[in-house]
Amino acid sequence: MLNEQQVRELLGELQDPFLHKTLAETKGVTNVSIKAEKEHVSVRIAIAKVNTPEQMTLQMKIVEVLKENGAASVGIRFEELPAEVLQSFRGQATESQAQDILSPLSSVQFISIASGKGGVGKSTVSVNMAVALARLGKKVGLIDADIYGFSVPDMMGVTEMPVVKDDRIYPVDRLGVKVISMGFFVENNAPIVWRGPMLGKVLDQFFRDVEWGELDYLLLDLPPGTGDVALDIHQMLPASKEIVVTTPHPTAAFVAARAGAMALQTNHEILGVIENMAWYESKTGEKEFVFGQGGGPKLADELRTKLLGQIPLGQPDWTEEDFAPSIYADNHPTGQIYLKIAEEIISALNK
Ligand SMILES: Nc1ncnc2c1ncn2[C@@H]1O[C@H](COP(=O)(O)OP(=O)(O)OP(=O)(O)O)[C@@H](O)[C@H]1O
Repeated sequence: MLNEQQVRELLGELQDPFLHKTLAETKGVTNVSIKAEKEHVSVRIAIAKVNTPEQMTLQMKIVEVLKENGAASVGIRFEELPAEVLQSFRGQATESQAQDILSPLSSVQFISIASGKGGVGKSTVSVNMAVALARLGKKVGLIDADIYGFSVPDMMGVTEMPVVKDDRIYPVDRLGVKVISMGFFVENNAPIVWRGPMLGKVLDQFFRDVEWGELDYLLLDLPPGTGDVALDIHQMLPASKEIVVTTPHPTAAFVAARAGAMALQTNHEILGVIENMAWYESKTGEKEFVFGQGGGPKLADELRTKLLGQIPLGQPDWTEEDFAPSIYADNHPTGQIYLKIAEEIISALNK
């Protein structure tokens, strides 16, 4: 019967399917236990990405190798390699691995923006956050996945369409942000009855077929709500950090808490809460709390996260030459709030 050393040597020669390094090199065989009397070997294996077809293939190989060498039965548990180990392999990634945003070797950070219900300003926050991160020198992409209203192109004043060439989609560059919207691919703003799996497929295509180039952050403006579509999307998204947007009314925050709970259930870490439409500032500088007060801090508390910022009611000033109806200039007080939030995000994510 095999002993632990032999099991480690045999499995050490197999490759991590994503890193293309042997499990010996990645220290991916994290545990071996043997029940000699039953000729049973159980192993714990750490790889770059779990629950994938590649994991299934590796699983079959492990069983085959161990059975060929005398095990009667094999038990396998997979886990993800620790983030710092993955990080250490990132520097050795080939260009194509680094540019494949779904590869565990990609250093793109996904940030999804969610809300409990529609109309709270999730898209407005998404476009301004994307522009603020770009203003701070980051390479930013934005996917408008809000199927109930593809508002991102209009909000940013996008007038071009993405170019499709040789089956690759080239996103539109606007205010330093690479933008892709479902709206680009829908004729005449026609309403579509989207279902989660179908939307999932389109999103997957955006991840794989769009030439994003080098990115630091990819922001996703998610569909609002906590229904089936939102759940499906959460399940198919790569691990992301999530920002939950709410209005200040405590009832709105209660609904938004459900969106936060959904993020956590589907393994997306919550980065923080943004309270939008927090107050109206009169000409004399007085704040009127038109939509109530306290929702943002309450929600942050409930989700055990931070209140990243509060955005007042208002409209950006835009000119005909640079028409981006929902984007605040960087020297506008609200533009400054977005820059502060962006700085906080950069320091929280350490990149
Ligand atoms: N701070 C604000 N002050 C004034 N108007 C705002 C503010 N934030 C958003 N709005 C306006 O509220 C409306 C809804 O905003 P937005 O489309 O961003 O919400 P949403 O949550 O993305 O909605 P949905 O998901 O239903 O598309 C828009 O007309 C937008 O211009």
